[in-house]
Amino acid sequence: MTRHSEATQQWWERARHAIPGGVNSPVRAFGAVGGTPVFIVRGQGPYVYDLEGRRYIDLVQSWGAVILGHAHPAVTEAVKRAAADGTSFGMPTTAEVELAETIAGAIPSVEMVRLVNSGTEAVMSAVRLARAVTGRPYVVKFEGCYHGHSDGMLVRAGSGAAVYGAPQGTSSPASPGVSPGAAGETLLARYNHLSDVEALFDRWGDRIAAVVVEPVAANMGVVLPEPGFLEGLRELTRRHGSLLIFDEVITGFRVGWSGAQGRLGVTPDLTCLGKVIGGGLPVGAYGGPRALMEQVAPAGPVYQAGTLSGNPITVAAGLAVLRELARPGVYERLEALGQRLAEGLRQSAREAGVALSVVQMGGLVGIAFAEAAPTDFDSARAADAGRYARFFHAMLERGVHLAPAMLEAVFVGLAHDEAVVDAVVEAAQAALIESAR
Ligand SMILES: Cc1ncc(COP(=O)(O)O)c(C=O)c1O
Ligand SMILES: NCC(=O)CCC(=O)O
Repeated sequence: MTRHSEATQQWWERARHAIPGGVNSPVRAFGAVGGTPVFIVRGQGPYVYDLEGRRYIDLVQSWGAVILGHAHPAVTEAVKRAAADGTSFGMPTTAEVELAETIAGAIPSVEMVRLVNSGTEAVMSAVRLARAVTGRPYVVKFEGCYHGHSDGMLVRAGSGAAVYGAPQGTSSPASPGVSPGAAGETLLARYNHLSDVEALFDRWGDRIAAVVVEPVAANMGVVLPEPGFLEGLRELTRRHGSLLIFDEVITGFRVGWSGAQGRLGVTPDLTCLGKVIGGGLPVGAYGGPRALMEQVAPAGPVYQAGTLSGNPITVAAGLAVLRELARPGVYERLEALGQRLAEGLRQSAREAGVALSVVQMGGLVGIAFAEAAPTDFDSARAADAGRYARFFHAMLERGVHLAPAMLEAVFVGLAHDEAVVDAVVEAAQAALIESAR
């Protein structure tokens, strides 16, 4: 395990004294892999640098938020300019309109967009809208999907909730403090098991407001939707008068310019976004057809608000990112880099004689120490967590920073050029052999 300097140890002690668990989001702790996190002082392109001057190739990318890499000049410039003109007004700005128009132009199912401050808010608000327009209470959610930490979504949730949350029974929430009422209105199904959803609709069809799903699941490692799964959800929701909500907080502008929905050809009613569209500043968004979105206040009665929503610095950064992503060939390049990493990791695992499943879509890569690619939460959790922990540390020692838990995605971005991807693969060759011991 990486040994830290005195300075890092001291900061970690101070962190744990001042902040619960030392971190401002549980996934940053090393609880699942052991050891203590490094403190980051700066990032540049594909790299982050820690307090001790060590450089790491960053495959966390602020959990998928910084697709252009760190401190991209276009983003830095946009942020500086915006900040110089004032940090927040609580009054309309033209840039907000441009960002909304850009998002609507990219994602065909989205005609109108409301900006919020996090993915959590985006999903929470979309669910409220779905309940409002259908007049129904229940929401179907999939085990192992993570949709932020709003009460109703913290049931059988993936990501950090699966590591640091309370043990989650069939419908018991991932956290004390979630009201039984909120948890009880969330109906659970297994990812890729359409028959679970059919059974829920058979029983509760006229009470289900919405089905919310990550169209490519990326909070239980990465689990691809099997052919027919998303199409089946579309058909069932339509038949029963429920809304289909795609949570594209991770996949949006990452697996393609039109998100997973554009790439996979399934059109939801509402779409949630976050991460990439804020360029690394706090952001979320939800959008859909005009008829639905005009139910949101002040156009309609469904209340949702935010002091800092559409923040000018966030919006400037988001626009700068989307301008870069709109350039011709960008997603082809991201796909090629993702494929190069995935293929390199597969090859390294074969050579090391290690059972490693690797899946990839655009700049989203998933690894699991398992014979076959996981298809749902149970198979994702059955992967070898001990081996992941050893691999994680072996990679960290070689200067590659993965997410400190196996139920997370590997993020590759446009700053990870061929040489950087090859350096990751080279580190993995040695780390896979070492972690197999
Ligand atoms: C798919 C998905 N939805 C929602 C969220 C919540 O977003 P945020 O952390 O910005 O609240 C996340 C990640 O955190 C996510 O991965
Ligand atoms: N895949 C997990 C996340 O994106 C969550 C990040 C966080 O909660 O800090």
